[in-house]
Amino acid sequence: MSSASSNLQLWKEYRIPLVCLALGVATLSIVLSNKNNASSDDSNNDAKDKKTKVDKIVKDMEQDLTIPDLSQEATARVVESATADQRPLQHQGLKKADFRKLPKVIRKKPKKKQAELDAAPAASGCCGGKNKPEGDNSTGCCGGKYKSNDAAAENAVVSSGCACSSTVEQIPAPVLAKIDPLLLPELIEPMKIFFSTITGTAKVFAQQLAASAVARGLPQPKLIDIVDYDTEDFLTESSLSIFILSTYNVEGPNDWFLKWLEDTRFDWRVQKESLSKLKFSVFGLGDSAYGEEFCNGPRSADKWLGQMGAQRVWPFGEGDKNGDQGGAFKQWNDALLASLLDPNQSHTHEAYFSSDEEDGASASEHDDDDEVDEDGEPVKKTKEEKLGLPTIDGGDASEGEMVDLEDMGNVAIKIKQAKEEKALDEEAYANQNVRAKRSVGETKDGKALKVREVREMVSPLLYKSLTKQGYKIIGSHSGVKICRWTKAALRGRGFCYKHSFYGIQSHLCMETTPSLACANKCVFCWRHHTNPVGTEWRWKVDDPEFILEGALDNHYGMLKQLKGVPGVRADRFVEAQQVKHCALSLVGEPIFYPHINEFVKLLHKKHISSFLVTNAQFPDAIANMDPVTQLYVSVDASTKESLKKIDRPLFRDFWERFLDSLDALGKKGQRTVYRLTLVKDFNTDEIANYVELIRRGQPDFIEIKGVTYCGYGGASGLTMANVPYHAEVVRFVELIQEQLGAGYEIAAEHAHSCSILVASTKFKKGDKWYTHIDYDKFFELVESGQKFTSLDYMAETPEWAYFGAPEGGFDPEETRYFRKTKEQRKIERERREEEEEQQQDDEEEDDE
Ligand SMILES: Cc1cc2nc3c(=O)[nH]c(=O)nc-3n(C[C@H](O)[C@H](O)[C@H](O)COP(=O)(O)O)c2cc1C
Ligand code: SF4
Repeated sequence: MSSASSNLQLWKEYRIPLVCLALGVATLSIVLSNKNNASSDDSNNDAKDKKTKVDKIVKDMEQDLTIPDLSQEATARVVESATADQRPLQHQGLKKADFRKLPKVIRKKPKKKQAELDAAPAASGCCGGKNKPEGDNSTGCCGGKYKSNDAAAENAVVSSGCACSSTVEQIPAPVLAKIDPLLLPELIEPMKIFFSTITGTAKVFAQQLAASAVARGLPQPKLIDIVDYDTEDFLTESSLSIFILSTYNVEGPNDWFLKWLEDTRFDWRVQKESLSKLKFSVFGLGDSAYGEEFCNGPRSADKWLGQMGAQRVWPFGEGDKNGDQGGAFKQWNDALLASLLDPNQSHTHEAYFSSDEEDGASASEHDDDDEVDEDGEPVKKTKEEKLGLPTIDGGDASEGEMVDLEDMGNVAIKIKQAKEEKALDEEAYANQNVRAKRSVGETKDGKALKVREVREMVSPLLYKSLTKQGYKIIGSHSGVKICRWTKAALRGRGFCYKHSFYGIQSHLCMETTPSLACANKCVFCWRHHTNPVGTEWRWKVDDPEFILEGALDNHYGMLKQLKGVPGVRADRFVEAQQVKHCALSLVGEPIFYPHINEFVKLLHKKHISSFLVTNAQFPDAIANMDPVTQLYVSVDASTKESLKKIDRPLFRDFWERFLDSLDALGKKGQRTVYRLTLVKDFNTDEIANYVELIRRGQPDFIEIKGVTYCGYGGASGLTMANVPYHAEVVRFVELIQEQLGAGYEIAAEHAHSCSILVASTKFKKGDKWYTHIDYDKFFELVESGQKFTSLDYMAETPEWAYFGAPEGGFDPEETRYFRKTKEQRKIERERREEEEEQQQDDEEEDDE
């Protein structure tokens, strides 16, 4: 770049402060010379002149319809609701601090020429037609041209609206009686609440903010999903805009908005202060389990908005999914509204009143400043202060902010420094995508991460939520729950699919997990996302013996409560007092628990079989796992994209981890199972990819079941429409089997729970299937310490469990119980009522 053009560029960028600087110097010299020559008469005259000047400015201001780009009606309401003493008549005589307390609408200087103002339709300051001189027969509003100098008369007219002509729109009476007239003019217009969400929380928060704004007398805010808003419109957006944004490290609804903000901030074609009209505040929703990535998107949005000149009306707030997110939001919501409605709240005024017109500063970011004042509060610097330039205060030159001519020599140097900083900033932006990955344990600048305090996994809030859902919490990270099939089995009403496939009787089975946390947020997770998540264990670790004892105690305790339930069979109840199987699949990721091998060993010692389900994100843990009775991996999708969509994993390299887990499973030489949960429209296509994954891990069995609907609601976006019919599951399984060819066949089914078992033909001898387990043999093998395989402890499958058998996998020894329909319940109720009436009639007859 030539030096002439770089000078021109410098001039373009800093012409405003420089011009202001020059004006300041000129004003200063006038003030000084006046001071020297003044006589007492002169000072009286000066005072009069000043009063007249002030009156004129105030009138001009009142007529200025451009302030602050409000609708005509809203401007009128602000002026109307301001009382005479709230109008800063002594504008120029006020101290800077006092001046800043005034509402912007009143203190701002007129921008338009008088002629333009005259032409503008009057919304305030109208003479009401009273002052029109003879000869002016115009019927339109005079636009305040003939307004009286008598403030009282003027106010009377102003408050009644324009009366010049019937053609002029009548201004409705103020409806915002509750609102202090000093409040932000923006609040008179509806605020906009932008939200971004996947699982619905941000939207609920946005609705809450809207409701509390209305409850405080503000106009109904507009709720806008960020994906529906044209980001370019932010460049002209002037309404108070509140952003409630959730954080996603996967493709999410914020992506476009954040990209636009970031790009715009560094786009040299866009003015640096391009969002100066926007007044905003951001609340971020995230989950602290994401460590450094906690709320990073919303935080960046807050920063970039500020850096582009938008004015922050309330500081950034954040709500942690892993803590009291709702409580944090409520606190922020209340404080925001209280601050907006209270003109004495310093923060609001700081952000709101530091208008670029009066003191050369905008409320844009000063994020590099860490200076603090005597009270320890961060000092916000203006652009000029940052550059070490003298500031120009349009309101008050007596605050000691004199222009030091020597500083002018530093201007060029400071500007150069600023340019260099900007260049570095831009370079960092350009390089961000090619930046080397940080190694674990380092911050962005390569510094060692602070050692985190070891916390308990189950926070009090989570404890409350889980216990409400029927879990018993053991220690600080484990849980146990009685499943519905255990209850059904106690009443002789059938067993779960594990009975048909592997010979487990549900009343002998305990469902537990030593880790309530996992590294996914699956759409079908029945914990409704109250679970803690993490990619590494960062919680306190409980002892395996303590967990097992706690799980058994709680399990037996819950069984005890079922003793009196009608239909519970005494024999089953007694049998249930000795747990024989443990399903390590309740919730979370059992393999995540650092002492999982010891835990399983303890189970086997008690002759309790182990069915461990992992979600295929910890391949090393799979490789290191000692033999369990049956090792499962959940295969929730067959492509990277659909796995991301359905499991919503925390790990960025989730797909590699997934494939590595399947490989690790293939090498185990144990009894292994793939578990496929079909969610219609999510993972039911791509059959060929499933086949490929099966070939990769060579599992002994593939369990395929339709997702169970358990009221996912807004949290996952799943509805009953995503639950496949049994026939659809069958069709899917047939297609898989067809493509797999020899080596696998459909072995068994449990139609009741829409589950089908595809088994390796290793488990078929002649016509007979051997998918069941010889449990005693299994414990024998474990105790022998010898290597063994899944074929060493297989047992024959009963024919009623075969695929296509008329029993559909329901043990014929059990009583099939069909839930009563509404209609059946109605008939029964009516019959009972009839019987009661009949009985009453009989008794009455007896009495007679
Ligand atoms: C797939 C997925 C990825 C997430 N990524 C992050 C993240 O990177 N940082 C973070 O703080 N929170 C993250 N979260 C947590 C969400 O931001 C948090 O649960 C939030 O409350 C969700 O809000 P919503 O219900 O409005 O979508 C993630 C959640 C999911 C399901
Ligand atoms: S892996 Fe299991 S516990 Fe974890 S989110 Fe998925 S379904 Fe829920």
